[in-house]
Amino acid sequence: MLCRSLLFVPAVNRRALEKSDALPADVVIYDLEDAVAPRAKAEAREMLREHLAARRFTGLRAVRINPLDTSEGTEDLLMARGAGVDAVLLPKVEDADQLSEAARALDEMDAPAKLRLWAMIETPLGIVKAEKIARKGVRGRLSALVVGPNDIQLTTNIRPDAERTELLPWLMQIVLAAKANGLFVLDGIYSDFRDPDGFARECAAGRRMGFDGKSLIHPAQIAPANTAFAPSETDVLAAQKILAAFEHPENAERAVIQIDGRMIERLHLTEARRVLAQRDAIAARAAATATA
Ligand SMILES: CC(C)(COP(=O)(O)OP(=O)(O)OC[C@H]1O[C@@H](n2cnc3c(N)ncnc32)[C@H](O)[C@@H]1OP(=O)(O)O)[C@@H](O)C(=O)NCCC(=O)NCCSC(=O)C[C@H](O)C(=O)O
Ligand SMILES: [Mg+2]
Repeated sequence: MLCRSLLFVPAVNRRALEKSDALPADVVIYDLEDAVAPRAKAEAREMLREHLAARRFTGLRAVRINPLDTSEGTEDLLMARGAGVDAVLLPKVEDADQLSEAARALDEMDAPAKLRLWAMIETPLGIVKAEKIARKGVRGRLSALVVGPNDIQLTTNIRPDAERTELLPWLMQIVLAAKANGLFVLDGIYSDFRDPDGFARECAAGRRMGFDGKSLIHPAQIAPANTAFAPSETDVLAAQKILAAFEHPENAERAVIQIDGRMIERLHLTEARRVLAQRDAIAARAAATATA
């Protein structure tokens, strides 16, 4: 799954909905939760239903629904299932039972198996239980964890510095919970959308921490996130070298070789194949955006 950039689009904002169709984000998350005022929930859902029916966006489509223990949440889930989106993002997940309940509801709606659940981890309890949520959720439809820094800040009163120093242990706990269970893990938003340097620094840090991509709030954040979470030219060249080296007959039986003075094991071959597959997926995404 290509998920370098996940753009939140308020479902109640017609202009943003229309604009999002041609944007080069890998994923659009249509938001029915925090970006929509309580009195506008039904209107937003109807606007989104209509918008999704046209199927113009060529990347992955996700809908962030309201919590399932509200009547809005159930209506949102029904709409998302009917619209044939790729994923439903559940907000403020604090317990694996919330995922079982959502998966059961989707099964009862005869939703296809490819409709995945993504879970936002954005409260103290969600962070503490992230591994359990991931482990149990993966038995159902769960395929990604998404960090929610604004709610983390609200619910913990943490005041992280620009490098997110104080948040790092919690972020790494979420990354580890996802990795231990084969899930994608997606970094949170950067609210200061007119600060490209700070955003680029946070993307680079997210990449180093093992995140697969970053949640975004503004179109200007898409290109830098796509670059930060893609393999660099150097990564691609190194991957090609590793592939070529292990294909050489003299290395056919070798578990360990050296390239340019560096020890390379067969596990690096797996990583090299992953890099080249990601490069190909990125090229396909760019072609789809260009012809949209
Ligand atoms: C933050 C914004 C309100 C800023 O909007 P605006 O003032 O309109 O910005 P610009 O004038 O710079 O916009 C330029 C054009 O781009 C379009 N635009 C802006 N944002 C988006 C978007 N997200 N998707 C699609 N298009 C967008 C504008 O319409 C302008 O278009 P044009 O008229 O053609 O020039 C706004 O960016 C925004 O609403 N962002 C999303 C906010 C959101 O969804 N928030 C909820 C999700 S994040 C969250 O919940 C956090 C998490 O849960 C946590 O706990 O951390
Ligand atoms: Mg939130």
